[in-house]
Amino acid sequence: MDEITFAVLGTGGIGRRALEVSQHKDALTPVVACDRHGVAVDFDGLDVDELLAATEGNIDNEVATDGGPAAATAAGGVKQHGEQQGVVASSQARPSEEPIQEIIDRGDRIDAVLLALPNYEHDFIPRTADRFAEGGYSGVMIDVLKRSRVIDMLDDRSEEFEDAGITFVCGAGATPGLLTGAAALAAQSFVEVTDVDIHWGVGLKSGYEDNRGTVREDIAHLPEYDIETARDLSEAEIEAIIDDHDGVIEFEDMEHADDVLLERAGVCDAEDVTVGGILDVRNDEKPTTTTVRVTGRTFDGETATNTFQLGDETSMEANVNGPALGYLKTGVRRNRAGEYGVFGPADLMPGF
Ligand SMILES: NC(=O)c1ccc[n+]([C@@H]2O[C@H](COP(=O)([O-])OP(=O)(O)OC[C@H]3O[C@@H](n4cnc5c(N)ncnc54)[C@H](O)[C@@H]3O)[C@@H](O)[C@H]2O)c1
Repeated sequence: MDEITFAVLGTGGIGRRALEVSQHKDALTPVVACDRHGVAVDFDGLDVDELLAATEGNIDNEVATDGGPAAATAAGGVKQHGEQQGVVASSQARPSEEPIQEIIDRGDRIDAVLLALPNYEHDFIPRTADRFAEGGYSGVMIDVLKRSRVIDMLDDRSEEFEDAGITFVCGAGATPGLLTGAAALAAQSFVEVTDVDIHWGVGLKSGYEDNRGTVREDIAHLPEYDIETARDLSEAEIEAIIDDHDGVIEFEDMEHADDVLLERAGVCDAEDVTVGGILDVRNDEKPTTTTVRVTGRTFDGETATNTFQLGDETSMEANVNGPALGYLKTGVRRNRAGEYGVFGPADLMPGF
């Protein structure tokens, strides 16, 4: 495959690791990376080692996103361990008032854009995609968002993306993402899928500092919170919630886009998909093995459950970023073949 230049929007817990994992994939050259405060650009390829070293322990996980009407100003923010904040700590980066616009302006030299942005406003990623389309971008865009309702917002933009020549791959992290794809593959044994059960386990002790953004978004899935109330929590309040749960938070019946992504790929009805999980922020060992169970009926009348499990040693970062970059490459193949519009991880697997 020809070389692929790509940009990372958001050098937080996920975006930094995406840059790192990209070093282990063929034909991927990161050329731009930004956070809310700055941008690093080098079309010969960013020096990822330098950028990671400079931003170590120095991630911007500020709650606000683009300062739009719904942006919050709750406590949180850049963990500043050095003289500079976030990505501008790297010698390759400089401060910017409009980091995303700077990337849009260079879009003709970027094959793919990975959106590792927060989801505190459900329309933030769709609005960012609009800006790329309006700015004349015509490559691949890929996100790792979790919420089901955002997929509809992206689907509403299908025509806009097709006209622009954008191939948008949505929900392509771990779950949704890797596990959605696994469910679509496991479903191929069946002529009717009755039930998909996704149950994840994440142990995040050593990754906790870097993944506060994800933990905050996960808390929004607890029954007593939503995205607005979770957004307004101070760091101290988040610590108190974690203490209340002795570091282990269990989630049931989450609004995870695996459901709509499997339905739109024709695998099963969204209501037949259940997602839950256990997050342990005080141990690296997974509290439970991440498992996907797909139950269905075969053409010759048997009922069975196909099961897919992740190795307990695989970290959340490995399971989000490996698949995200894999789907990014698949998206580029589609884009170069002239296929535009919105694709989910299950659409890029064997179909029905
Ligand atoms: N699908 C999955 O399996 C999965 C797993 C984990 C995380 N996620 C998702 O990944 C996303 C990123 O999580 P994270 O832990 O890296 O968050 P984070 O808070 O650590 O990082 C977010 C980054 O986005 C940047 N950002 C915010 N607003 C911006 C703007 N207007 N312009 C430019 N940059 C901006 C921040 O500066 C920061 O660098 C979240 O939405 C999370 O839900 C998905």
